[in-house]
Amino acid sequence: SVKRNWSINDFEVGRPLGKGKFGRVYIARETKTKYIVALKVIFKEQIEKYKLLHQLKREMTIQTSLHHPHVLRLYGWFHDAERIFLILEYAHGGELYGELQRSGHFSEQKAATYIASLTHALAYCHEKHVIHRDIKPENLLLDHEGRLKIADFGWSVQSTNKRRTMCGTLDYLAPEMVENRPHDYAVDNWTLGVLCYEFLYGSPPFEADGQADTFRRIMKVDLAFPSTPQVSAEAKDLITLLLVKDSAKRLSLEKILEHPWIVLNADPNLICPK
Ligand SMILES: COc1ccc(/C=N/Nc2[nH]nc(C)c2C(=O)Nc2cccc(NC(C)=O)c2)cc1
Repeated sequence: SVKRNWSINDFEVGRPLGKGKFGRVYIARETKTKYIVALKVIFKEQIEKYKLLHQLKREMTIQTSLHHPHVLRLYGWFHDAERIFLILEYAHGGELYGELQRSGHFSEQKAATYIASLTHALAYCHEKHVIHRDIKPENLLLDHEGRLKIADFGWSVQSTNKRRTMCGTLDYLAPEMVENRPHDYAVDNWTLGVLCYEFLYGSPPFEADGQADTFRRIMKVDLAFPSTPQVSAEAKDLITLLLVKDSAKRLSLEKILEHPWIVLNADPNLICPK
């Protein structure tokens, strides 16, 4: 049975996993069940200062209601005078971003497995009328089996090691988002194309020095495939079918799962061993 009134005394708090603008994430163990969780601490004064309480509540309501193997669980939350504590699923592998940085780029099998996992997770989110889960490598975690978890909670947590400035990167935003036009579910299909490109080449397709240049490249869909690393024609075909300016013409989530590149390369159990 899901307990309602948690408090800090229910947990033995361990090492910090990372820290961010709004607080830190710690590994923790629930004392009775010895269950390992990630405890995200958000300082109320930070929330008040940036007037983000409404967004935090919305994100928490959404995250609590999502139960899917590729969406990180929010088990519950509690607060004290100055902090809000989120009890989150612990993913042992940490950020996918770290793995992408270390390896440079993923194999087609690994990339296809991650894209298939994300597609299943997004199809589930869309069924629950949840869109734009702000998926970028920083918001993707891996569990102990190498299973991908969308951990975007809106509060991107900066880990201790060096990071690109995440706040403000336009790299993952669809044209309609960048132009602040009404966006629909199809923004997530665009982002899948951006991520697929980044998994295979190691950097996002519209990367540029300044935000203005990234903006221009996105609006033009200025997509080019480098000659190295070697990437299959099927992979490029899927990316091209997703990075389409007209949101109505982007490949649907169902069609992504039937695409030859996914069928040929994704692990049937959606697990990527180390
Ligand atoms: C620094 O090396 C690390 C290796 C693995 C982890 C695992 N984190 N696992 C998590 N499970 N549920 C949540 C929420 C998290 C989490 O927020 N992790 C996190 C937070 C901030 C930075 C990082 N950094 C990395 C490298 O994973 C991970 C965290 C840090």
